[in-house]
Amino acid sequence: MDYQDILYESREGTARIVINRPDRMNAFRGQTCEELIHALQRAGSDPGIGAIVLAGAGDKAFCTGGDQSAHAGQYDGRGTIGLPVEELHAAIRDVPKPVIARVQGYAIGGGNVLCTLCDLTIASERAVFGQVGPRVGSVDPGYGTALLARVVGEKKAREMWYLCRRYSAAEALAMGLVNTVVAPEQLDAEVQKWCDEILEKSPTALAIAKRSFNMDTAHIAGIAGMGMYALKLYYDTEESREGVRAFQEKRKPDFRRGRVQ
Ligand SMILES: CC(C)(COP(=O)(O)OP(=O)(O)OC[C@H]1O[C@@H](n2cnc3c(N)ncnc32)[C@H](O)[C@@H]1OP(=O)(O)O)[C@@H](O)C(=O)NCCC(=O)NCCSC(=O)c1cc(O)c2ccccc2c1O
Repeated sequence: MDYQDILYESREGTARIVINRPDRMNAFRGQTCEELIHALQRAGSDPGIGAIVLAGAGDKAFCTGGDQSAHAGQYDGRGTIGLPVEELHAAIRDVPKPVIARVQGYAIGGGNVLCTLCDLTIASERAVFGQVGPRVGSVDPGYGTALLARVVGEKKAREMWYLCRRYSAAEALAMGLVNTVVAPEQLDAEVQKWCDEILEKSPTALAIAKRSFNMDTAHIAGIAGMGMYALKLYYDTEESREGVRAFQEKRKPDFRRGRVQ
């Protein structure tokens, strides 16, 4: 597959997968999801690869979720809601090798969900995390909510989704959303250090450990599968469309206009 939206590099046992849409703050469209799925599976089946790094190009963002400019009631792509996000999430979970999120700048919306799904997250002091769905007419009814609660606890996960605030790297570390925080100029060296330590370990033991962690939350795939159909119906409503329009028009959404309950 020729990649348009991502970069793929493998060196000394580590695969680096970079979302390469810095002009869109590394937001993903259908094509981006397809390429990420392909790259994750490629790294997963390469016996020379023992660790996978997921990153975003440039210094502004790791990833800001679904590309709102490719979303008018339905994202582009072949998934239930357009984007094949369920398959992308499954690819991160199923690849039998640790996936490390390397986060500089914004990890917002679906970008924060990708971090949540990655086995480990290493952040720059300048990283900013948060969920934005209920502000832009969306929600991740699966790993983005249910797994997040496992990672940061129920109260914090609900706060993140209900209030849509932004959180600093220090706050993310305190709530267990990231593993470590380093100065921006040390980010790559720190990620490399973690990869090197992983590469010294037994690949089979790591694969079994990853499966074992995953099994405990495997039911969330079922929640997501059902939830995507509800989300598809929601995307067709004026309430959801108002969120997308407001983001595109850079104004506050008015979700309550015309509501009867
Ligand atoms: C990221 C921000 C917090 C940055 O805010 P800031 O004020 O610094 O900058 P701007 O807002 O002016 O943005 C600069 C520039 O970037 C464009 N941009 C940013 N994010 C996106 C995006 N996602 N898509 C398209 N474009 C984006 C922005 O329009 C500006 O462009 P200009 O040309 O005007 O300069 C802030 O931008 C922000 O909060 N972004 C929110 C992005 C967003 O709404 N993301 C989608 C959320 S929904 C989602 O991601 C999602 C993910 C999933 O995994 C799902 C899974 C299952 C179901 C549903 C899912 C889902 O909905």
